[in-house]
Amino acid sequence: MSDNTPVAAPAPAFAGGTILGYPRIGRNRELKKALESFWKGTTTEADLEATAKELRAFTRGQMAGLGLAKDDSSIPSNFSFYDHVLDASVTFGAIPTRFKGLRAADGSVDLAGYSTIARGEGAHAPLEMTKWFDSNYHYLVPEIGPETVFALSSTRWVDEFVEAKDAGYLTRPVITGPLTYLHLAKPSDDAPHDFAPIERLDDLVAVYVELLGAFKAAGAEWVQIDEPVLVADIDAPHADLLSQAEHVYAALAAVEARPQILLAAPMGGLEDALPVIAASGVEGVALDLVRGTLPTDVDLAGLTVVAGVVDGHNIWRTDLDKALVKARAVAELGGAVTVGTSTSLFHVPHTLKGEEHLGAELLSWLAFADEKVAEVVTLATALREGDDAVADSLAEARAALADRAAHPGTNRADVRDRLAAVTPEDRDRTSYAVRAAAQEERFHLPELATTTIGSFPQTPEIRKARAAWAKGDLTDADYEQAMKDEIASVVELQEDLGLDVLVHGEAERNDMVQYFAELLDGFSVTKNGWVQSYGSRCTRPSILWGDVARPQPMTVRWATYAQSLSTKPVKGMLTGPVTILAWSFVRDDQPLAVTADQVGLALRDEVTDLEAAGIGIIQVDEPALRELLPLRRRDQAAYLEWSVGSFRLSTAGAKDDTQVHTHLCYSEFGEIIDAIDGLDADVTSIEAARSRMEVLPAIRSHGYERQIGPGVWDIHSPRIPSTQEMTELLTLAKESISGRQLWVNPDCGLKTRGYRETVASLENLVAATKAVR
Ligand SMILES: Nc1nc2c(c(=O)[nH]1)N[C@@H](CNc1ccc(C(=O)N[C@@H](CCC(=O)N[C@@H](CCC(=O)N[C@@H](CCC(=O)O)C(=O)O)C(=O)O)C(=O)O)cc1)CN2
Ligand code: MET
Ligand SMILES: [Zn+2]
Repeated sequence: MSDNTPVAAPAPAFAGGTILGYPRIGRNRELKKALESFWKGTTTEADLEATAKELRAFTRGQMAGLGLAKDDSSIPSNFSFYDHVLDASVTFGAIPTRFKGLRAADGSVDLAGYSTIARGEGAHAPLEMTKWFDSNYHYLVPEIGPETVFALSSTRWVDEFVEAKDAGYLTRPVITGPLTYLHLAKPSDDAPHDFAPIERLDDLVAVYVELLGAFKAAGAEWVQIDEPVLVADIDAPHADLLSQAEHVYAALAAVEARPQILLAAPMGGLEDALPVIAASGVEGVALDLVRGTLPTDVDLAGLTVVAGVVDGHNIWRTDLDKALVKARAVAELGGAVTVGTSTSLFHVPHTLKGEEHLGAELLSWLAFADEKVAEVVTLATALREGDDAVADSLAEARAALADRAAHPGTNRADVRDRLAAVTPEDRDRTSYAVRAAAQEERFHLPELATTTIGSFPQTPEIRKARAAWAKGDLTDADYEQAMKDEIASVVELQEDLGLDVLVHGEAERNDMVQYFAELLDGFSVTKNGWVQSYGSRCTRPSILWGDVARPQPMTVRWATYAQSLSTKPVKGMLTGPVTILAWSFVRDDQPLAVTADQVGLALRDEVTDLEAAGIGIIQVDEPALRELLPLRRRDQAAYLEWSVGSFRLSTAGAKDDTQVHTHLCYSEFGEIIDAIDGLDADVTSIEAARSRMEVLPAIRSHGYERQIGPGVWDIHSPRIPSTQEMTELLTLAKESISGRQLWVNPDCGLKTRGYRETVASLENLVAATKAVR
């Protein structure tokens, strides 16, 4: 039987299997804690370095312990203190001129300077932060102009390789590729308006050439260059991207003294870029065969091909049989095939160990990073030695998959029947003009109404109380009281500040998705399943494994308590269906559209209950609407159709005089402006401060008629924006949007901020509003 016999091709590199990257934050969030104490000043730079070093040592030991080979470059070396794209900027010396003072004579920056570039401080506005492709990870956007001087400016990547080598591990350094780096960059402030960062490709490639030489000199045999941009349709013409790829990889392949190159293309299929890469002279290619379809009609002879059949971006146990079929099909294309993950594993938590509370059944359906490494090793063994060599593992995986498919919670008649009865009218409200009049009559809000996005600071006291409650050290009643006290103080603060529309502050929410997941049927949550979202900030994505239903109201008692304390309107606060999906690990056994509508119906009931309890303004956050936009243009229309539809299903039950708000973070929504329009929310708040309102002219030219609140305070930075700064932003906003349509608010919720910055910044925000009114 040909499909059960070992592949008789030349042996691939990483024959025992490999992964494209491992989580960086630490099993117990060691890196998060070390960074935050360094920023607070309670530990030193040396302490931070020492923790990072220990973490790297533990990580490579862990990967070897799980079966990856120590001596053949199978173990990736992919540590980062904050973000891998920032690391590339720092390594290439591509630091905007405003940070010049932070650099030493040799161009390097220390960890304090690195942190300032990432987070901002004083007069230094940080780099902009945005989503890494369609994931909940954020990278720091490089700012590149004609003036950027590319020069190898950090030895960290090489030093980390040497550190591992000295410890007995021949690792494979992982770096972001030049195409991805430049296409993700934005033009610097100093650049002429028609400049595009990709124009600097040859200058940047010169530094990659030098870097390859440095890796070679240090003894590296392989380096992994990540080019996810090759699986996405980007603004630049596709033909240009292909010719850039051809050009760059020919240039890198031509370098004489260099490690072998594994070009990795996570997050989707390479499609017509694959022949270009295959012919470029690189030695290896890593394919995402979870998202991407199997390539055909391409000659991969002479290449090591890492068949990415273990999903690096989701947590379901791999269907090993299907994975082997895919890997063997790729082998037909002539390359030397080994097995890997589809993406880096930094999208998933470290380990299922410690998650026994999930129950043996659910646990048996799952694989986190460590379990995925083991799956990769099993699959690679099957490829080398035949299926019999891993028969037990294959049988175990089959049994778990069958159990999952048969579980009653994945197919509930009540949920399915209700969804089947949904009609198109269930997704429609009356016209905006009618609603706007009813709402004006009800609320009489001033022009440039001020509000916040929902959360107030999650203080250590709040988190301690919740941790104590979870442990059983605080009773339900005491916890309830502690949260009510917090809500009362947040309401009072907003009254004092003079804000027009108040919020309850979300103190009771550990996270805006996890909170709902804990209250809805069909979800489970982890105790320690942390995943890095940006820098030191982590989330525990919930596991959406079954059909979704709402056993009881989720937010009503907190919202009505807050409303009872003020005569001003208090916004009810919900998280929308798309965002609940995007920030959870979602079942992969039915279309996302179906799952989204199930969540939409649960939220629709919550909206009805909030209204009945007297809440007149309800915000349904959809910050992840842009995030899930498919990377290939051909898939985008269908996505926007179902995502917008599920939001409308959740909100369209609202009465005319109920004001529906939504909130979206991140600024590149020029491209989804039709969808934002389609949400049909009465008021939409968006992130706009870091990008200085750059999205507003597009909104204006679109003829957007509803109300909009472009953020005037970048809450991702600890900086306090001045009244003058916010006045300028508001004045800029008024050039595009009429005062009647304009709201004043921060970019996003305040949960990551402290009270000192919050109070000072909101005072300035109110002062700026008065100045502009
Ligand atoms: N899921 C999600 N994705 C998102 C966002 C978001 O809000 N949620 N916002 C955007 C930006 N990303 C963000 C991601 C995380 C955080 C964030 O604040 N994370 C917190 C954790 C939030 C949380 O889960 N808190 C829990 C647990 C907190 C905790 O660490 N507790 C201690 C114990 C408490 C103590 O004694 O201090 C522990 O477990 O060790 C709670 O409050 O209950 C952090 O990293 O610090 C913010 C923004 C985009 N993506
Ligand atoms: C990431 S969007 C956050 C919205 C949420 N209502 C908050 O204020 O935190
Ligand atoms: Zn937000």
